[in-house]
Amino acid sequence: MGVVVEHLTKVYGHQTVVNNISFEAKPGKVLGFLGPNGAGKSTTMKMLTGYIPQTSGMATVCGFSPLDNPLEVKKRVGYLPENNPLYWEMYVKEFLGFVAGLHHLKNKQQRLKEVIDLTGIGDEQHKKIGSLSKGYKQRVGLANAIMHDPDVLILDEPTSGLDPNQLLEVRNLIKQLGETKTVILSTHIMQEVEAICNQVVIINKGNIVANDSLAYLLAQHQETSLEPVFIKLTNI
Ligand SMILES: Nc1ncnc2c1ncn2[C@@H]1O[C@H](COP(=O)(O)OP(=O)(O)OP(=O)(O)O)[C@@H](O)[C@H]1O
Repeated sequence: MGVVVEHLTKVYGHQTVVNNISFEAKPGKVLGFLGPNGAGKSTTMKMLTGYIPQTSGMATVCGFSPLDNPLEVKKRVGYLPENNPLYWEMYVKEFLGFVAGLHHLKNKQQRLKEVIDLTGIGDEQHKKIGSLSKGYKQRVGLANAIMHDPDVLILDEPTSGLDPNQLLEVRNLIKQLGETKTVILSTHIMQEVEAICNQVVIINKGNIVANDSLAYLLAQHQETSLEPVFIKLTNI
């Protein structure tokens, strides 16, 4: 069922940071959610995951409203927030075991192993989270997000701080997850969008300025890469 956003708006004081946006993210696709700094990406993601309420408009995640049914939404969504807040004093495996416990997983040990393998953190699992490199902290954040095998993944800059090798691995993982799940991914890396996203939504100053397939967007603007399209649409 994916994610449906209709006329979603967030106002802080006198500033409309998300202005009447509508789009749909479908299962089996990765939607790149792009925009300059301060465009409203993280705010939108926080509304979709039920972390903050919208001012008006609505969103549904697998048919449930984050505002009215936050628990149903949290069961179905894996969220990697911006800045990836983690418990730095906990050990990786201990933390992920705690996460598996929160989700009341039946096959906890098996799933723990699967997720550790999938995110490539086997060698780091006995370290304290605070002692990990930035890239490995991102992987732990991703492991946290996918633990309960959610239908929808909302990933706020999941590859920030990764070296080129890790970048490739994490991108491949997201691409693989996107084959069956609904993925909404924010990033400032245009090559990443070209590598893994089918659909592109660009937001600028709270307004949607593009919502198309990557191929259509490039053809429409007669470009072969996304960067000039992004600049054209957001440097206003
Ligand atoms: N709690 C808040 N109170 C007031 N203003 C806020 C709050 N949270 C966000 N904003 C404002 O909303 C706007 C959008 O912020 P948001 O974090 O959603 O942008 P973003 O597109 O994720 O940016 P970036 O790419 O820099 O992460 C900014 O102007 C920000 O200052």
